[in-house]
Amino acid sequence: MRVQVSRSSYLVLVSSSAVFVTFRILQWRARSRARKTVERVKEMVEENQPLIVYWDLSVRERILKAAIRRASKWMSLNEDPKPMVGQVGGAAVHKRPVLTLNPDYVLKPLLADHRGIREIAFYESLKILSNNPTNQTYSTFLTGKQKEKSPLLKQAGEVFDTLALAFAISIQDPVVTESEKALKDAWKVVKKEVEALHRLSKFTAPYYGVIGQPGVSHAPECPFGVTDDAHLLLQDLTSNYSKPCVIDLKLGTQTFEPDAPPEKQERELGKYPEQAEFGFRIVGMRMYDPDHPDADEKGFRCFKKPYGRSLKSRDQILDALRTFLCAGVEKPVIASEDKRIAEDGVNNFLTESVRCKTIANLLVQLRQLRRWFEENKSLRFYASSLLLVYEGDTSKDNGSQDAATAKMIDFGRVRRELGGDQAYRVGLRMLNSCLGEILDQEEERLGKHR
Ligand SMILES: Nc1ncnc2c1ncn2[C@@H]1O[C@H](COP(=O)(O)OP(=O)(O)OP(=O)(O)O)[C@@H](O)[C@H]1O
Ligand SMILES: O=P(O)(O)O[C@@H]1[C@H](O)[C@H](O)[C@@H](OP(=O)(O)O)[C@H](OP(=O)(O)O)[C@H]1O
Repeated sequence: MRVQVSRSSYLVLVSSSAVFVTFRILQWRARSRARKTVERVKEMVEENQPLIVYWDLSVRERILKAAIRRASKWMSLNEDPKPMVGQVGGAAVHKRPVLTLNPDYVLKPLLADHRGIREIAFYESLKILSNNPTNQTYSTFLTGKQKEKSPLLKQAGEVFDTLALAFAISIQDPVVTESEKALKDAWKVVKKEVEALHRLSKFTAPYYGVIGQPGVSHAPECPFGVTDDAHLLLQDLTSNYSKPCVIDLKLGTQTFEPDAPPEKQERELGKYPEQAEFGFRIVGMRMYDPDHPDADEKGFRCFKKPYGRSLKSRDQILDALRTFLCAGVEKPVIASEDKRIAEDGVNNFLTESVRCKTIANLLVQLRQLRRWFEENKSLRFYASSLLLVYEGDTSKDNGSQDAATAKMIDFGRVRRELGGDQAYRVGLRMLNSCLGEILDQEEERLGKHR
């Protein structure tokens, strides 16, 4: 009898120990799985990091291959691209110019360093999300993994982990419950970025992939797989214009990344210290002004980098923008076959009214871009440019003479920063106030003509 009791208590002891140990194992497994999952999602959109982990070979190869495939699907270089005639900014115009290709493409030379692969990744992310703006698409883009990634349970592919998590959730294990909540929050951050990138396409040039290099390079001089022959294939933002007037503005109060080496920081700060106050600098501009003594044989005036860096006050910037818009310039009325123009100075009147609409058009687009930047809470654009284009040919009378475009270009240094890009916003505000002021002055002058 005594033996029987002790055997049954022994059995009870053993089975309860087994239950306890199983419970502990399941709990441990569920907790560690839950924590890892949260970490993985958070890592995908980690602050103070570039958009992709380009130092991961598999990530950059996947993205570069996708970009090459994208361009090669429908484009082969049957004709020779030509150096762009109206390029206003860019690293080394004389060495590696931006090229153009019929009917309306530009080929932007990519850098073989991290900036090349980062710019490709940026455009790829916009493209991929423009078709399918979901967390799943973005997560596959960033990590290469295809699994469904929503609640914890769905993420646990293996039977044991699923069991462990189901068990932990059913007993409301505090650590797993907390992780479940953290995971939801992490996915919300991803969702915000997805939405921001999705909406940003509207403010960038259409992108068609990478052209010029047949595949990923493994040569030592191409540490990120991108060669010197690689070019981004983009839509030429000037192609719809008969006399495109273009200004390249480098936006933001700082043009180097926080982890830039001290020499780079010094070089950038020295280029244009006023950038910190104004939030942009004029990199270059080119406008159609055929009557001007400095106009080239095509009727354009061009201003290069030193000009932008010489502008030390708001008034000087205002003047530069006026010059760009050929605004506020009292031109002599040139005798013309057109009586309307020759007799009473209506030529000026026409030009000014056209410019007012152009400026108003630009202001509308800038307002939309400003709204995007107000909502953006995670992306920062170092050393990126805003390209403004308007029609310099005022002879047309079909509305196209008022056309204007404002698009962002140059994305080799996009990264995540908490709070978004306040520095870009400083530049947009300044630009907005300058253009607003020029418009007011022009309208006032126009009123006097009436
Ligand atoms: N999509 C486009 N459509 C028309 N022109 C473009 C386009 N992209 C670039 N350009 C022209 O090329 C110039 C240089 O472009 P971008 O700023 O991208 O080059 P970059 O070499 O990366 O410049 P940075 O030296 O500032 O890094 C612009 O100022 C503009 O004149
Ligand atoms: O914008 P990023 O990505 O920093 O790249 C820089 C950009 O191409 C600048 O146009 C160029 O300076 P300049 O226009 O003054 O020639 C600079 O050269 P630098 O770093 O050697 O000054 C580049 O590194």
